[in-house]
Amino acid sequence: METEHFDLLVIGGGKAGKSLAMDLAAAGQRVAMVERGMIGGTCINVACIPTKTLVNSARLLAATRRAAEFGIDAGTPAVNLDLLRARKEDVVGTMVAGQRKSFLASGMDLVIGQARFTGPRTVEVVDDAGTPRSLSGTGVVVNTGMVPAVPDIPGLRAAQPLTSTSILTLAELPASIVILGGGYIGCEFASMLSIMGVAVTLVQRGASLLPREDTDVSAAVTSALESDSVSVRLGAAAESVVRTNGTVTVSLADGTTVEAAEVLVALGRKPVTAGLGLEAAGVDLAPGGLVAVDEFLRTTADGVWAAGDVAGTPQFTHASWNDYRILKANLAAVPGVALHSTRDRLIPYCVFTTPELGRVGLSEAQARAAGHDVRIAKMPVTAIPRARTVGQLEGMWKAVVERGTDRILGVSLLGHESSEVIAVVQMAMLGGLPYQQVRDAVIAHPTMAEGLQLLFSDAFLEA
Ligand SMILES: Cc1cc2nc3c(=O)[nH]c(=O)nc-3n(C[C@H](O)[C@H](O)[C@H](O)COP(=O)(O)OP(=O)(O)OC[C@H]3O[C@@H](n4cnc5c(N)ncnc54)[C@H](O)[C@@H]3O)c2cc1C
Ligand SMILES: NC(=O)c1ccc[n+]([C@@H]2O[C@H](COP(=O)([O-])OP(=O)(O)OC[C@H]3O[C@@H](n4cnc5c(N)ncnc54)[C@H](O)[C@@H]3O)[C@@H](O)[C@H]2O)c1
Repeated sequence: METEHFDLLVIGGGKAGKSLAMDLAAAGQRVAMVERGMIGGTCINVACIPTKTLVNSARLLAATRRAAEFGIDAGTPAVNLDLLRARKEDVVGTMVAGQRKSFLASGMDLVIGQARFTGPRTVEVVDDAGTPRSLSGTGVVVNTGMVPAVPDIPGLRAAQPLTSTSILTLAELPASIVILGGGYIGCEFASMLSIMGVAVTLVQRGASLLPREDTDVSAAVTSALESDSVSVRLGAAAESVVRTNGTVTVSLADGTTVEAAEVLVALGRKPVTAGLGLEAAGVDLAPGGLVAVDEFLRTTADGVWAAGDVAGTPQFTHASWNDYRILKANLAAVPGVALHSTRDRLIPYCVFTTPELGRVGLSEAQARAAGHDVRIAKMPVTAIPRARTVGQLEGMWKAVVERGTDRILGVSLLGHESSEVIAVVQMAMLGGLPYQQVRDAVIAHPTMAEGLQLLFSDAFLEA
């Protein structure tokens, strides 16, 4: 079989890889992208887009339940799972179709199949027409992502747990579910399923949900979930799982058990590197099966780069997209010009529970651990006029300011529309604005962002 050579060969069409492939192909380079089936990658098919579409429906349901409170007679709302799934599939399907069109319009060679390295910068793939192909690239980018991990907890695999992927195609909502893992996926599914009427038990090994957050922020997330009837079990590692006669029983480290109709495993994700033949390409792995990269996204093999989840980039679509920008600059770099680095990126994130958590920068614990002298601002969402008009009073906002420089080091916003407001703070941080400039800016009333003036005021910022 003759090897076809390309300027750029992308393995896995994730956020970084597909963006780079489209750009360089449209610019006239010879580009091939091998994707094993999910046109558009994880985010569009089985992650951010379908889950946030479902979160939106859950919120609509919650709002409709409260309609009378807002002077609206809306009857008795209920979930219609067929319509819910159809809408989600329509949103996903439209985006996938748009992506396929853009891929082809860019002029790239889109190869549908599973790639495996056979040598330096060379892969083999059997495409969807059954034709074996050998492809090589002057530059190669590995962007194969991650898939749900199902750890070796006794009985877990045999109990056929749902994952964040398989739960998206359920034929009916279970009456009850136990969710293993109180991270992003666990909290988001607990929130939306509980609102949809499923009895949810959320089991978390550590002492708090979302363990990267400050304990007061995690506690506020916990109480928001509990107010939506989620039973939160903290300090309760799942030790074994048994499914009998339609009931799943999970035994916890504290000696208790939880029973439910289904179990969802949300215990992290594992990189897609096994079976990729990386050893044949001279690409070393890092701990946990990630592709080892330096700050410029170079792997250990000359001309081979990696990006996104599989390269250990924080697991967010926007972080992978930033990898694409770095790769684009670095692939075009000429000798003597500094490469773009992943160091010191300010990567915000949002957890789409209801209410949602918007996060940027350092938490209080991270700031103190890094040796910053800090002032803390904390405020209940009830202080914000907009929260009153929309009747969304749950949550709290917290900011970390550096004493002396007045720099905003980080913000955690739990509350209505926090995923939007967080970008406002991010811009202030990127612009190096001291907190007083945010406090004293004229911000439109009544908006949630206006709450920033209050948060940074003497009423809420400690002296
Ligand atoms: C349930 C869930 C919800 C999430 N919600 C959010 C959110 O709201 N916001 C957010 O920012 N992030 C969210 N994330 C994280 C986000 O989805 C990921 O960080 C992001 O999709 C990673 O993109 P990537 O570029 O690493 O590659 P991916 O998009 O994972 O793409 C990798 C691609 O490689 C392909 N592939 C793998 N192996 C091969 C091979 N051998 N040959 C060919 N192709 C191959 C795969 O089919 C896949 O399409 C969520 C994740 C999950 C699971
Ligand atoms: N909104 C978003 O941006 C979003 C949404 C979903 C997922 N994601 C990405 O997906 C990644 C994976 O999410 P995830 O929630 O699967 O993983 P995670 O690592 O965030 O959470 C897993 C949790 O499971 C707990 N755990 C581990 N073993 C346990 C056991 N035996 N019993 C009980 N609890 C146990 C851990 O303490 C941890 O808190 C995240 O890192 C995130 O970056 C992002």
